[in-house]
Amino acid sequence: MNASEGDLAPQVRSILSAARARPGGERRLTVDARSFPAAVEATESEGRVPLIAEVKPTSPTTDGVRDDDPVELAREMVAGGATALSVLTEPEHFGGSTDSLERIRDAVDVPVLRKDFVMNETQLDVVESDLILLIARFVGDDLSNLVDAAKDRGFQPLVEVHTKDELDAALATDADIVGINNRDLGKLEVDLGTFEDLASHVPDDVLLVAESGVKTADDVRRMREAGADALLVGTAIMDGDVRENTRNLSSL
Ligand SMILES: O=P(O)(O)OC[C@@H](O)[C@@H](O)c1c[nH]c2ccccc12
Repeated sequence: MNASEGDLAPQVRSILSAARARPGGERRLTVDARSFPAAVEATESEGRVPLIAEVKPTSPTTDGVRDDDPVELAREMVAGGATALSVLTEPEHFGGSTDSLERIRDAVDVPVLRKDFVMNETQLDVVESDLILLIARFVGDDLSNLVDAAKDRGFQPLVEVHTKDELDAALATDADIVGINNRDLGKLEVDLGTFEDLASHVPDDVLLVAESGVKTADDVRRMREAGADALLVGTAIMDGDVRENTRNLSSL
């Protein structure tokens, strides 16, 4: 454990130690990515809200497990108007798998984000995806190198931040897409004010994603007013009819 990990919730510490132990890929991947900025623009031009809908079978902050076929859930999200999909590949705490991601990416034509706790360069080479999450807090000093390594392979890195310092670190890299996570990964608490506080520091040429805690149409409006180009929504879509939920949150 490094010094800052003492502030993390026990579940998150367990996620990180599992992530560090997970092997990387055996050969360097090259990805022909579906453009996320183009997909966002297309949704905007239809007058809808760009949503990244998350296939999240379970999580440390969710009750129960959703064991429907992930490919079916993904298809329903796209039918409901999702601009992109986020697929958890973390196996031990989120019920995800790289196999689900591959099957989902084959089944849909929207960009797919690989949601995992990538800690080093070879872990980029585990499975192809269009976008890949890099969490500033966990990657630390390697952030800029990992952003470059991801872009060199053809991925579109989405750098996730939660504080002003992390945002500054993200903006100092070549990342074009930044996500502000409303959930504090230390305490696992959600506050939509996080996005509102940080969004104004993000230059216009960066594509800005509001992540976590968005449940209602009002929450969507709040994040859009604060400057969100797109929203990443998991729980509120996974809870109930995913097509209906995606449609409701994206058609404001
Ligand atoms: O279920 P929510 O509150 O809509 O959140 C989705 C997504 O933002 C959340 O799953 C998430 C954001 N960053 C993460 C990092 C790892 C795992 C999960 C996440």
